[in-house]
Amino acid sequence: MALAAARRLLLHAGSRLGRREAVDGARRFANKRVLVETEGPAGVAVMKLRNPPVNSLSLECLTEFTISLEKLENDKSIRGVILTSECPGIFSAGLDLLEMYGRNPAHYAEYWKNVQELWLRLYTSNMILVSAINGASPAGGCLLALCCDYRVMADNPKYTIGLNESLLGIVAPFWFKDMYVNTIGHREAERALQLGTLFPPAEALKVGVVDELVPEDKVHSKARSVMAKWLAIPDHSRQLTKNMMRKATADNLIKQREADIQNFTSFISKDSIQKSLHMYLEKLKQKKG
Ligand SMILES: CC/C=C\C=C\CC(=O)SCCNC(=O)CCNC(=O)[C@H](O)C(C)(C)COP(=O)(O)OP(=O)(O)OC[C@H]1O[C@@H](n2cnc3c(N)ncnc32)[C@H](O)[C@@H]1OP(=O)(O)O
Repeated sequence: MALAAARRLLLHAGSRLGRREAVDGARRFANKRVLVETEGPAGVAVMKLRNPPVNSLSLECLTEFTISLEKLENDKSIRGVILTSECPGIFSAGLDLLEMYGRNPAHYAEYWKNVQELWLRLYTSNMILVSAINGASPAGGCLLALCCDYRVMADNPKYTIGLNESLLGIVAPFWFKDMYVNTIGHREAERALQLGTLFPPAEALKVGVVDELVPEDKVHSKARSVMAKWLAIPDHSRQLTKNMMRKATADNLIKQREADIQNFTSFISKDSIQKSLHMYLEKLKQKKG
């Protein structure tokens, strides 16, 4: 409840709580974890995640992300968004494990509602979304990219992308799975989901998780040129086509949002699942030492 009120406040107060500048026709607004830069004439915004160290999607980050998207949707001069990261070498580490570990059921429910909200907004956006994947993109990071209409990835074998939930001992929800199937087909999705495959760029391209690979320093320029191509299509026909392709998948979640929240909450609260997450977090720590 408190979060919803804060969200309304942020959305409407905009320039009071966020920062807004106008320089040479370029505008920007920034929350703490999401920076949005727009270039007036082109109608394109660049949205940069900046939640160091790994752009994990904490509740605050999800909320700011959703608000920023909502603002852009409401700005009729914006037709396309390039989604990228300001954290070196990381696109997004996905959902924040600390939001799903050691908390109470009310927190899990609130968190999941916000994950759903962001996904629905991104997946059903009328804007053209292009992701410039400039780093690692596991699980929820891959989810963000999959919501986009086109994915450009840096051709750096250190970066991997995929829905790796099963490696954490958790199960990707049906709507993650649906979007994966829509993108790479049933057989590839079935295998990749069970194995929790994190694809290096060349393999990601081969199975269709991403659309194009470019040298790391070309990711942004390529995303811009892809965007220019998509902008040449009339909005109304492109939007209706996108809606036709995605509506059934989005509706599948919309009609069972509450049940999905309850499923998530009871699943993630299980001792065995909390134990798996604990072990995974420990493994991440040990990797350092
Ligand atoms: C019922 C089903 C529901 C859930 C669905 C969930 C979908 C998800 O998105 S779950 C999250 C899955 N994400 C991952 O598996 C990624 C885990 N992270 C990594 O693999 C790596 O951190 C990396 C992204 C490849 C980056 O590696 P590196 O640059 O070497 O950084 P690290 O030293 O590993 O990490 C720095 C710091 O961040 C913490 N961290 C990493 N990922 C997350 C995360 N997703 N959530 C929260 N925190 C994360 C990591 O533990 C480190 O913390 P320290 O305190 O500094 O040790």
